[in-house]
Amino acid sequence: MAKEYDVLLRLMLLGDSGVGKTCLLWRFTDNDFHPSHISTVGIDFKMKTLDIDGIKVRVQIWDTAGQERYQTVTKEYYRRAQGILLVYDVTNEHSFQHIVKWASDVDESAPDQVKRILVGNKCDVDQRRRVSTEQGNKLAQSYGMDFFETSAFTDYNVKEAFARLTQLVLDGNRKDPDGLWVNVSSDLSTRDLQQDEIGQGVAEKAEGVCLC
Ligand SMILES: Nc1nc2c(ncn2[C@@H]2O[C@H](COP(=O)(O)OP(=O)(O)OP(=O)(O)O)[C@@H](O)[C@H]2O)c(=O)[nH]1
Repeated sequence: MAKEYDVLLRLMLLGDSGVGKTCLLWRFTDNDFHPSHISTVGIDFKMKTLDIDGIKVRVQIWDTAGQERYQTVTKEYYRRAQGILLVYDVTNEHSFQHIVKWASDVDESAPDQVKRILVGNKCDVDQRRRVSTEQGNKLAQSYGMDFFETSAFTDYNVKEAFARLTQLVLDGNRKDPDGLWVNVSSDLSTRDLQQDEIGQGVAEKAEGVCLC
C-alpha cells in the first residue's frame, strides 16, 4: 500500500472556554466555521496532512475543553503533545491573562521539548477588541514563543499558525533524533489511529450557549 504520510505529529489546542479552539480546528481541517458555541466535553481530535519541505506530515490535533471541570482529564493528554497552541480571545482580557496559567500547566505536565505558540483569536472583531497586538507580542516574547493573531471566522492566519507550529516540531526533532519524532509505518491507517485513540477515551460535544 502506498505510504500516506512520512511522520505523525500530535498538536494540542489549549485556552479558556469560548476563545475559539474548536473553530480554529474546523477552519484548518475542514475550511468550515460554526457560529454557535458547542462546548467541547473533555477532548476531541481531527487530522490533517501537510506537506512541509517535501515531508508528508500527518498532524493529529487535539481540541481540549476550556472549562475548568475537564482539566484533570485533559491534563492527562499534555504529556503526549509535541506542539501546543495557547489560544486567547482578543475580545476577552481574562482569557489573555489566563494564558499565564495555561503556560504554567504546560510546564508542569507536557514534555520539556514541547513547542508552543501563542494565538490571539477573533481578530476580525475590531470594535470589541480588549487585547492589543502589542500586548500579545510582548507576552509571546516573554515566553520566547511565536505569536499569531488569527480569525477562524475570516480564515486569517489559521493555516499559518498550525503550519508554523508543525514546522517548529519538525525542526526540533531534526536537531534531536531522540526526541518525540513519531515514525509511522505505511500500513497504519487513520482509522487504526482513530480507533486507538478512541479506545483511550475521546469525548463528545455538548450543545452550549452561543457567544457570538
Ligand atoms: N467573530 C469570531 N467568532 C469566533 C471566532 N472563533 C470562534 N468564534 C466564536 O466563538 C464561540 C466559541 O468558539 P469555540 O470554537 O466553540 O470555542 P472553544 O474555545 O472551542 O470553547 P470550549 O470548547 O468551551 O473550550 C463560537 O460562538 C464561535 O462561533 C473568530 O475567529 N471570530
